[in-house]
Amino acid sequence: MTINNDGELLALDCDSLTFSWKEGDDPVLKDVNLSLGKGDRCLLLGANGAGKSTLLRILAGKRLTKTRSCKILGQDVFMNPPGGVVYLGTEWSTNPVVRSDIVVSHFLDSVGGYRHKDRRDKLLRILDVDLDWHMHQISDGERRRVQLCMGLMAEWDVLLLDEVTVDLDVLVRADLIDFLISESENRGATIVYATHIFDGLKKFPTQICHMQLGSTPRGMVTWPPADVPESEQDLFQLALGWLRDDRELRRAVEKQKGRVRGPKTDTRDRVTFYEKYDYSH
Ligand SMILES: Nc1ncnc2c1ncn2[C@@H]1O[C@H](COP(=O)(O)OP(=O)(O)OP(=O)(O)O)[C@@H](O)[C@H]1O
Repeated sequence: MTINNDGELLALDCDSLTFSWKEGDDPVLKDVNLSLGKGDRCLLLGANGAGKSTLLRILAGKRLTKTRSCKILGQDVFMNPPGGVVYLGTEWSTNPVVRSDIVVSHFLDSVGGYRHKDRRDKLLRILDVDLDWHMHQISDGERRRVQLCMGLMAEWDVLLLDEVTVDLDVLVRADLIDFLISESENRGATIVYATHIFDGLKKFPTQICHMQLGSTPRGMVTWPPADVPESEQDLFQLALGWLRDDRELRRAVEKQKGRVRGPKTDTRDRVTFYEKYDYSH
């Protein structure tokens, strides 16, 4: 059983998770630790390729890992997945079904909207969704709002969000963030949210988890920080600082493996690879 110091069941407990895409490959996740109580809201912060989506998909039970080290509400996320877990990722909007000629009201009913009428109606207002829209005739941001309405209308215990607010306009995004905060404060729901956009998020996190090259060196960082005055609490600057360090570290690691990003250069005479081997004819 995964419990916290007060003897309460953890909402999410990921203990030394290690994962490689292929047997024998370097792990993309290494000793990842993430532990959240009920009502926590975690911002998952890291550079492109740091492993955020991979971690969220594992937590959602979508990918099998060798070690059984991820539990949600005390249950193994893959072998014995708990109910009440919602994962919303960007891949949904590329599914041909959600781009077909289907009316939003029928679509939401087909995924059980009629069973959650009050919450569905509240979300329709927050996300500013028109039930008469046709899914093949709406914008990417409008389709995203339908996805969020669909995913959030049943009461969930743990929500895993992978950058699904990037195409929302700022007003809808702000209203959605307020809704998520109220869900965690009023119902004790737990949220993990991976994003690169920190505008309007200052009041969202209660914890920050920094993913650095597939690991979590800082563990869970409490937010807001008790030792920093409110006027200086700046998520964007915090992320910039961490990501600059991450880039240096990544460059050093890749250099050791003989890999360098950017244009290929011949280090002896500094002539670029493409200049030296002219492939234009
Ligand atoms: N299907 C795959 N096969 C092999 N490697 C993959 C696959 N998908 C992702 N990777 C690698 O796994 C690592 C982590 O990718 P992941 O998508 O989890 O990063 P991320 O932190 O979500 O990045 P971003 O911020 O760009 O969304 C990257 O190095 C990526 O190249």
